Amino acid sequence: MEPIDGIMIDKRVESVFAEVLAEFRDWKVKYSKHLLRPLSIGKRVPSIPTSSDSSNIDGDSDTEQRLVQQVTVTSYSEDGTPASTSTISLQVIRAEVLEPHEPYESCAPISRNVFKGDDDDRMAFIPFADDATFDHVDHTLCYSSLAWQEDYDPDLEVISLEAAYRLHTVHHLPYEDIDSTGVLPFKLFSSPRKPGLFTLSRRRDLLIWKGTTIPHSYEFPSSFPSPNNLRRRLERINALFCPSLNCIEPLCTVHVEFNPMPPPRKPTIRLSELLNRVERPCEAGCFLQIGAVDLPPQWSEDDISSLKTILDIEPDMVPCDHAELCLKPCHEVLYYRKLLYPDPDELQIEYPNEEIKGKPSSLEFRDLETSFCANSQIQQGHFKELEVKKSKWGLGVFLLEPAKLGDLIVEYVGELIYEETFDSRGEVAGHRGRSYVFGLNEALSLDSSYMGNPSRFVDHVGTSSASGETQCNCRALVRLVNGEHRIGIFAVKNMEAGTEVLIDYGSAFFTR
Ligand SMILES: C[S@@+](CC[C@H](N)C(=O)[O-])C[C@H]1O[C@@H](n2cnc3c(N)ncnc32)[C@H](O)[C@@H]1O
Repeated sequence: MEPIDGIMIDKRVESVFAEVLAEFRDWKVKYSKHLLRPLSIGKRVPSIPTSSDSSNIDGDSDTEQRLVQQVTVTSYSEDGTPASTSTISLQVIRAEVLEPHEPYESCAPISRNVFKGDDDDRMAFIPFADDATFDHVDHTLCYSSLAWQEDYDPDLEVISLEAAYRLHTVHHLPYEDIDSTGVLPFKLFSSPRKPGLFTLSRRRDLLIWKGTTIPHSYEFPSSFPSPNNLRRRLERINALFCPSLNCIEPLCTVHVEFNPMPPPRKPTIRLSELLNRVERPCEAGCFLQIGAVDLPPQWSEDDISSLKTILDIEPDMVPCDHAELCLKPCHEVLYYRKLLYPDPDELQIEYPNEEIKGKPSSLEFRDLETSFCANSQIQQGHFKELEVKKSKWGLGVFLLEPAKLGDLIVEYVGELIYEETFDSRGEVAGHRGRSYVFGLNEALSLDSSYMGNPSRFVDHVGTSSASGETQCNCRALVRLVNGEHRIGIFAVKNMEAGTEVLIDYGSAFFTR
């Protein structure tokens, strides 16, 4: 690290951070006192009289009697003392007594399963906090800590930003150098998996405090990599795509593994052989015409790094093609290619095709479990028109169009969770009396408590005690779709529009 004014960069970052921290704390104490003072003197809210204070019945219509109440409004001055008082008339409307809605759980709407794995190990809040019949202690044991007792202090975000700004504008330190000291409590620049403070500051409003010197219109540098840095740009774009070969969705919610850059490939064709493949010059000044150059062409570090990135991805291209990607003459590309692979004909060349000799040339896919038709119905998302409305058991799902035996009614979507989270959420679901979890496979369950579609309201019907036959008109079936387990709710009989969709939850559901 380069010394600046005799002080190492990290010492400078530490001292500016400490300076801003002290200023912020000083401001916060005064600001908090300023806010609290009026509260300790008097209430700021208008005083609303009770109905017994009603002063006037206005209007003489038989059908509509309007109750008018006089309300006293007090205004307070900055120091909290009453400044003025006035009286206004408010009309009181007597609302009809409303029927309470059936208890139900709301959720975020999703059209595809979302991988959750496990809930945060920190308990975010105490469910049923005022309900003595819920076993809070037992539920708390599902977590390792309590979120509200952790040290995270959002004030440190504005303090870090201010310190970074001062270090950059007053002390002339590049933001990259400030970030690499690791002294500030937050990273300024984003990494592929975690947004940095600069990005966060653009996404939401941070606290405005008196000591800030950051102009309102100031923009911190973007976390987007420089257009000259090909590798970082590719890494960023690559991370958007799902690593599952069956999945074509960018920003896929199901396969949340990070998509790393492919490992660098080694050349499989000798350079002399590659050069022999070029039959005619690609342009005036092609290496075929002017031969090898001895003096290094004037390339920046970014130019060389871009060629290295391209060679890592596709080393078996002729220099004329690489030249098009690098926007450089091919004889210059050839110079740096030789520099990057010093003795190309002596390289230990890998021949991947020989390595897999004896293995089958293509993978064989066999879906032993399911019919093509059922899977493709889920894949194509052809669902029935549905309506969620009051049913015998809270809310239920009703068909708005007829359905035939075998039709896919809807896909059951939700969060994909592991067993531990199934248990902790199960306690809450059991207590509220509404559960939305389906077992999907040995590892995962599908919970639509917090995210789902109308399928989460499908109710249960068991077997008739008279006939011993199931009364359900649909079945929930796990299907393997493109290597992924998904749940479809399928009709097991023909149904008219208006029919409630009913499945059999299974004998274990109501005994859990
Ligand atoms: C997947 S939710 C179905 C939607 C639910 N009716 C609602 O209003 O949210 C499952 C919950 O519905 C209720 N439920 C569904 N069918 C039922 C039945 N046949 N008997 C009793 N409760 C039922 C239970 O509370 C169950 O935990």
